Amino acid sequence: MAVRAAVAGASGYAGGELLRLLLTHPGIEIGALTGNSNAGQRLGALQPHLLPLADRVLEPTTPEVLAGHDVVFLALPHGQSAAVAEQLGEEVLVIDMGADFRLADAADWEAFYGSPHAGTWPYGLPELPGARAALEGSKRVAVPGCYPTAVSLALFPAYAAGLAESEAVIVAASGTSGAGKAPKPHLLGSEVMGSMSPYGVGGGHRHTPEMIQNLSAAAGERVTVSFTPTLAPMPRGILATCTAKAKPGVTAESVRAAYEKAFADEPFVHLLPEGRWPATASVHGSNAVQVQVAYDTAAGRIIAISAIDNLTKGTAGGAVQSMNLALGLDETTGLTTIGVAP
Ligand SMILES: NC(=O)C1=CN([C@@H]2O[C@H](COP(=O)(O)OP(=O)(O)OC[C@H]3O[C@@H](n4cnc5c(N)ncnc54)[C@H](OP(=O)(O)O)[C@@H]3O)[C@@H](O)[C@H]2O)C=CC1
Ligand SMILES: CC(=O)N[C@@H](CCC(=O)OP(=O)(O)O)C(=O)O
Repeated sequence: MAVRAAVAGASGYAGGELLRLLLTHPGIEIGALTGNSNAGQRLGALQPHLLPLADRVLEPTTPEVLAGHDVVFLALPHGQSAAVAEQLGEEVLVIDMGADFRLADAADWEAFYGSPHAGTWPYGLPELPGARAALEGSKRVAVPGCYPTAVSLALFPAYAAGLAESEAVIVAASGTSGAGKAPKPHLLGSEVMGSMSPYGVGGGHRHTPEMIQNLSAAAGERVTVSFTPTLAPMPRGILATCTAKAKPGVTAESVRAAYEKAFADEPFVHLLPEGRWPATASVHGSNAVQVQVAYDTAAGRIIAISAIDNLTKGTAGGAVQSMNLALGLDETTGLTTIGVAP
């Protein structure tokens, strides 16, 4: 029998990408679709690429509308998920694509999000050590942020293998859909086209504590992170360039071996052949992650680079991957590693 799934935030970018994936997922029947300011609108007017759902009308995001489903996805702004989630039964699988339940440390949450901490759910990045066991059969999943997905997958093998010192420096470029669909002056086409610009510089980006959480868990000690995000003139994609000083005795061979071991059985993470480098265009619309690693002997640093589609592996694809694990389905069901090019 098909699993019935509701999507709250169906008018947004994350909700739209999720629906694109759920439409071809063989085990899912799409139930209620909700919005906020767009409640009452036809989905076809807001997400014209989702043709089979064009005549569906968005309902308001209320417990009554979301009741009666096996799975509820919350693709809502930060701070909106917790209140909705607490009105859903414990037997329902709730997958939060926002940030509300990602962080374990309440002080970190309050410092970066400025509101009371709602709690911590199993973290939906199955490739991290120990993550799959926590997701299998779970009724709650916190989908990671898009930058932490790219960065954690690029660097955790170096930390898990004890190869890197506990200070990471990360510069990552994101496409504009990462900022959501709500209009913002700095995202006007004329501001973004033909230009790249940094933002959240100096340790203030809210994804910093999430990266620290993931890398510290892999390292078994606290890892500090200097993270600089940049906005790139493209609709989708993240390219994360991550470096860390190598520990004494590390060689190019030991670095390569650690990454080969970490990703040998991963269905979505592709460690590229030596000499080839990740590109956002190669993962457009797919749940694949491209990773490459090098050892800069002159600088004594490990350089790990990853590319993801922020809307697919970075949110909606990651959500479906974790849903599959939570429901006991094959982890890859309804997901593709085949991109769209050029
Ligand atoms: N974009 C991305 O790359 C990623 C996004 N995410 C997360 O996914 C979530 C959604 O992001 P995204 O889709 O980009 O954002 P959008 O701004 O594109 O969409 C937001 C959605 O939430 C709805 N909404 C807004 N306010 C409320 C409210 N008060 N109550 C209920 N619903 C509300 C909107 O409805 P309406 O349009 O009807 O007003 C819309 O459907 C966020 O938490 C984001 O952090 C995570 C990883 C990556
Ligand atoms: C380009 C851009 O603005 N990106 C967003 C990241 C969005 C994201 O995926 O993160 P959350 O799920 O935590 O919102 C930002 O930097 O805030």
